[in-house]
This record gives sequence, structure tokens and C-alpha cells, in this order.
Amino acid sequence: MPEKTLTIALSKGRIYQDTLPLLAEAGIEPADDPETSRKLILETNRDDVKLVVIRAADVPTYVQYGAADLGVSGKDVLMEHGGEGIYEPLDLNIARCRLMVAGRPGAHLRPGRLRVATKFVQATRRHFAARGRQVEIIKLYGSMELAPLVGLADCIVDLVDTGNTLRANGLEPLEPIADISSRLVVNKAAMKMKSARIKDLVAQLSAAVERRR
Ligand SMILES: Nc1ncnc2c1ncn2[C@@H]1O[C@H](COP(=O)(O)OP(=O)(O)OP(=O)(O)O)[C@@H](O)[C@H]1O
Ligand SMILES: O=P(O)(O)OC[C@H]1O[C@H](OP(=O)(O)OP(=O)(O)O)[C@H](O)[C@@H]1O
Repeated sequence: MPEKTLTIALSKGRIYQDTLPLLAEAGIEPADDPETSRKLILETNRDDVKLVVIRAADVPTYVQYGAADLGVSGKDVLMEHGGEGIYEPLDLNIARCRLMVAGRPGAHLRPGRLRVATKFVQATRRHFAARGRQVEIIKLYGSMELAPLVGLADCIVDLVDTGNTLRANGLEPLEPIADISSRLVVNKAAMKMKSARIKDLVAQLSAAVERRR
């Protein structure tokens, strides 16, 4: 992207839907709707701001390498990425949920090595290591709630909001791991090179977040 452009990476779905009103309060409005358009680079009402719409798990990678100057990413995704090359200046207080160990009642109390299915491998490893608990982690890419029902795992580590998905599958939350919300992330080099515009945007988004508290 040209030096004068600010590129913001977002994922479709709840992050886009929840970020859109915050961007609007900062004076940024996309020209296309990514939920219907097949375009991956969206122009906005501002010549110097573009949005790129990518998979949620890819946002930190685009920002780390400077392919996007800024991004919006769930804390769960940032915990898996590790945060290299990225600043995290603002909690946007959107897409709030909790990362939990879940399973059938008492499943986590079973003696011996637990089998845990999750897409959050790093957070899971850290959680159980901190408790001195031996686990075998089975990497999945979604629908983790199925794993204990078909004998693939004893427990899962997944995001929980209302708890409806767990309940619908006869599972319950067992241990909390972390409170999750989406964060504004900034490429470290861009923070220096495009400092004034990024600081302005962070301040405008921060004011928008505060107005909603
Ligand atoms: N049920 C939920 N309630 C609130 N926030 C959630 C919930 N599920 C996920 N999130 C948050 O929203 C972020 C994006 O989730 P979303 O479901 O839109 O994408 P994804 O399924 O992780 O990614 P993709 O669809 O690209 O595979 C997650 O990283 C998490 O921070
Ligand atoms: O506690 P609840 O309110 O039921 O929310 C929890 C569910 O939300 C997320 O899935 P999502 O709806 O994003 O589906 P996906 O990850 O399969 O896209 C998460 O992976 C849980 O399955």
C-alpha cells in the first residue's frame, strides 16, 4: 500500500459488525459491504484509509508484517499469535466473551493425562502447564463442543458467551482461562512512520469506546 494510505485489517462477521459503528464515529465509512462484496480491499469515504477483510486468525499476521498498519483482533487470537511486531494500544470492548475449559460435569477432575480439544493451542498449553497438569492437546478448527460427545477428548477449551452452545450439547463451563474482547492492534514500524495519523485514530476510537461504557 502507498505510504500515505492507512490500511486497517478486519474480519467479517461480529468483529466487522461491531467495529463499523466505532469507525463511523472516527469518520471512516467503507464504500462497500464486505458481507456482500467479493472485494478484499475496501475503499472508504477517506482517500487515505482502506480496509482489508481477512480471516480473523490472519489479522495479527497482516499487522505484524506491515501489510496492514492497524487491525482489530480478538484477544484469543492475539494470545495464539504471541504479539510479535505488534502494539495493542486499545481495548475496543467489543466481541466480549470468555475463554473457558468446558466439558461434561467434572470432566476436568479425571485423574491422569487429560485429552483437550481446542483451536487455542497456546493458551491451553499455558493454562494446564501453570497448574502442573499433563494434557494431550488435540488441535481442531471449530465445533469443539462435538469432541467430548464422540469420545475425541475429555474436555475442550473454547469461547463462551451466553453458554447456549455448551448447554445445547450437554456441556458446562469448568474453569475460566481469560476474559476476551477485541483489541486495536498496530504495526510497530507504522506506529513510528505514520505516528500522527495513527495516534489521531487511536484517540478517536478511544473516545468512541468511552462514550459506550
Ligand atoms: N460467541 C461469541 N460472543 C462474543 N465474541 C465472540 C464469540 N465467539 C467469538 N468471539 C470473538 O470474536 C472473534 C471473531 O470470531 P468469529 O466467530 O467472527 O470468527 P472465527 O470463527 O474465529 O474466524 P473465522 O470465521 O474466520 O474462522 C473471536 O476471535 C473472539 O474474540
Ligand atoms: O456461549 P455462546 O453464546 O453459545 O457462544 C459460544 C460459541 O460462539 C463461538 O462460535 P461462533 O458462534 O462464532 O461460531 P464459529 O466459531 O463456528 O464461527 C464459540 O466457538 C462457541 O461455539
